[in-house]
Amino acid sequence: MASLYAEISAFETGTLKVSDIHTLYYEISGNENGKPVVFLHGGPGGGTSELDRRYFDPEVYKIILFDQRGSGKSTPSACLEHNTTWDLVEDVERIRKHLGIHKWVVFGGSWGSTLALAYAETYPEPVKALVLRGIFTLRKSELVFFYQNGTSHIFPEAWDEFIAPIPEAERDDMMKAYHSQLNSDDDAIRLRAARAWSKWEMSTSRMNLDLEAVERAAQDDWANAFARIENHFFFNEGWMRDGQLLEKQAIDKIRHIPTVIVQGRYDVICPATTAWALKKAFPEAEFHIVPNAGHSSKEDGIAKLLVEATNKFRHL
Ligand SMILES: CNCC(=O)c1nnc(C(C)(C)C)o1
Repeated sequence: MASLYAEISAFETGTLKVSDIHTLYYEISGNENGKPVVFLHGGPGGGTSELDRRYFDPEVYKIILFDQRGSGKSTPSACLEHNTTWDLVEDVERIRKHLGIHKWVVFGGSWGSTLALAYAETYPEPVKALVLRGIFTLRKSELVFFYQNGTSHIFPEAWDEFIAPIPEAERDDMMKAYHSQLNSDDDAIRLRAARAWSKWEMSTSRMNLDLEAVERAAQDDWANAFARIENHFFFNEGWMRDGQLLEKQAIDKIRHIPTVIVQGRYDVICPATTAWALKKAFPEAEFHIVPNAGHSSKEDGIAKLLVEATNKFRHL
């Protein structure tokens, strides 16, 4: 990832209580008086990392990262109550207002692109630009491809590990079967399912296996939050109509916003079909398919185009 900016530390961290249950962790790095940008992490449930600061020129941008409900350092960890797409959309606005930001660039990949679209379509006014990677809109077809019959044909050996915790009689509905185990009162059942769910995604996120990501999937606390929150959102279909984020009435609210879409050709978690559907609905958006990349923002070709996109918007 030669394209990324150097490692930097946050100059401010804080917490924001957003409901009776949830308190969010946030951090700010880069230029204190710079152009605000908010980073929306994936999963949902994935949380942020120090690497996420490095897609932005720290001389130019005031870089805001926050961990969404139940994710990362936000508390309570892995909590599913009051945790929906629309709660998170409101949280993005809560963070913006709490930090006294008028307008900002919004950057999100995978689930982060889902949340970025839902946020911008709900609150277009504060959004100066959108940088979207590995487009995911939580349509049924997208979930079936990754969790039932699609990626399984490309990564058959990892798929066998993914289905291993699920009794054969329940494998015709993997989302439902995992929902049962990820909400089990039996810690052993829940954590085995969380590790298997997380390893499935981390084993398929790059063209070449990302061993760091796979090891992360084995960390119980991270895997528990990532798996439980992802499955919770997907089992409930994001509390959206199928295809809602791509509807004309929704896209028309954001077509004036400068937008860059970056998509890996061989992304098997969020296949290019959704990025292409977004481009066809939103022709003004700049659109890049990276020929030798999968899903991860860490893929060289994807990281390079993401940094070019944030530099493109540095003058806004
Ligand atoms: C649809 N879920 C994929 C997603 O949002 C995602 N993929 N990788 C991540 C992390 C980098 C946060 C682990 O999130």
